[in-house]
Amino acid sequence: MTERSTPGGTGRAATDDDPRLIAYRALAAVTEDDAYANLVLPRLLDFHHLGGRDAAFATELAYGTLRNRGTLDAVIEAAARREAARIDPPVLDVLRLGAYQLLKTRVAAHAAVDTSVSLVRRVAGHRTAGFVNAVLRKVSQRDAGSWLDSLATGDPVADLALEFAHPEWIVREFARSLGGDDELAEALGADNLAPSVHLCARPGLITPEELAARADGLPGYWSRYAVHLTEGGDPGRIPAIADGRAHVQDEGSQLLAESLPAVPVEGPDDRWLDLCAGPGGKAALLGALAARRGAAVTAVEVAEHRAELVRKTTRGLPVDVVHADGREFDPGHLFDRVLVDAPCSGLGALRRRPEARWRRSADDVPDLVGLQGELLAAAVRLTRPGGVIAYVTCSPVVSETVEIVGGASGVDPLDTRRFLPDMPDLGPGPHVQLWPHRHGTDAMFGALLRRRD
Ligand SMILES: C[S@@+](CC[C@H](N)C(=O)[O-])C[C@H]1O[C@@H](n2cnc3c(N)ncnc32)[C@H](O)[C@@H]1O
Repeated sequence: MTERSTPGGTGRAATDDDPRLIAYRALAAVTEDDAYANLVLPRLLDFHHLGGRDAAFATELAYGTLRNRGTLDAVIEAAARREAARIDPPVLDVLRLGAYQLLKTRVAAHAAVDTSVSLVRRVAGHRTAGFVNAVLRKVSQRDAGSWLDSLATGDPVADLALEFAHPEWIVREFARSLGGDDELAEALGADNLAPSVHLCARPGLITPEELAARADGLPGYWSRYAVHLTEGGDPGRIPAIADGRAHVQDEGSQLLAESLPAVPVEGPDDRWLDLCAGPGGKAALLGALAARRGAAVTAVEVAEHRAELVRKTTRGLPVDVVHADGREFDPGHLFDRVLVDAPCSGLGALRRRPEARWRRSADDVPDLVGLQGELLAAAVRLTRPGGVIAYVTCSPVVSETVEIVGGASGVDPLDTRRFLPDMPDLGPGPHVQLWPHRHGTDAMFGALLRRRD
């Protein structure tokens, strides 16, 4: 790590490859261009040839600042006596980065303030330096706990939202899904821990042991195909991923994809369908499992560019990709097994998408719920009597999960817990809800259903 970037280093002018400047650029792309941090930051790091501790520092600053935005803004507003919305976006992003260092890292206070002043001079001009200096000095006068105490309102939801940096509506949705407040702080806290990258060793193509040895990883906890990477880095550079023997996939997604072929069915079992396939992680695992059982997968995706991603991801596997709306898909025959991995709010994967919690709104949910119900109804129509449907979301929101399944007709619920064997704390059944704080997976929901005669 260079002196310039050392957390306790000097506040001299930021150069192009300064980790703080790179973190700032990632924040600005998210704030101004609606970019995704996990796409834009690796590109910036690559472009500036940043690696090792500098890259890790830039990543922690960018992702940590994005995750904690709500809490940082509340502190900045109190220190600046001004609403965040009335501060120029570039200045606000520098303040957020500075406040994050002061409240959430061990960077020395003088270094956090001085480097933020240099940074704002570079990105917003000299006039703003005094304001940033004054606000951050004020922020530095208290630690995080003392700021939380002073901003607490006494309302439990608002105070948890502030402490764990989640919008209040998400705190309420998690509480509803968990059935109370007992584990709420743990569930929210788990969203703020950077998760390891999970890989899926495609069955029949590579074993998890071999993949773990080659990718410098460890076997997963629950899925027989999972490997957890121990180091960060670009999974695309792992040869087994580049040549299609493995792919990146949260262990929870693997478990729910593999639960579908685990259910016994009577009669034919060679036509499988993935009704919402893009970008193709579950289609790839299903395709690898289908290949071993003489079955084939039809993968439907409504967005053309995502259908193309499914084609790439499943190359070499018995997967036929169809660009179509799953609600209208009619191939002229029925399927033995159908997966509906429905488009959803994504609140189950907040730990993997630093800015997502501030982008989503409660108003997004009703439209998603309508679409989810229609896709599940289409799945039921496309399944032969006695066949099996898996309804899956990467969300624990009750209206997107239990209520969608409860509204389906023509199906009987199976005890999904039986098909995720040896996993504890899956909920009261018959469906399963995974949680990062319980299982180390994304908060995936899964329901296995049998099509009635
Ligand atoms: C949660 S993602 C699926 C993830 C995928 N199964 C995987 O494991 O990689 C939902 C997908 O459904 C697609 N989708 C949305 N509406 C659809 C529709 N009406 N018919 C088919 N696909 C749809 C979205 O474009 C998105 O790619």
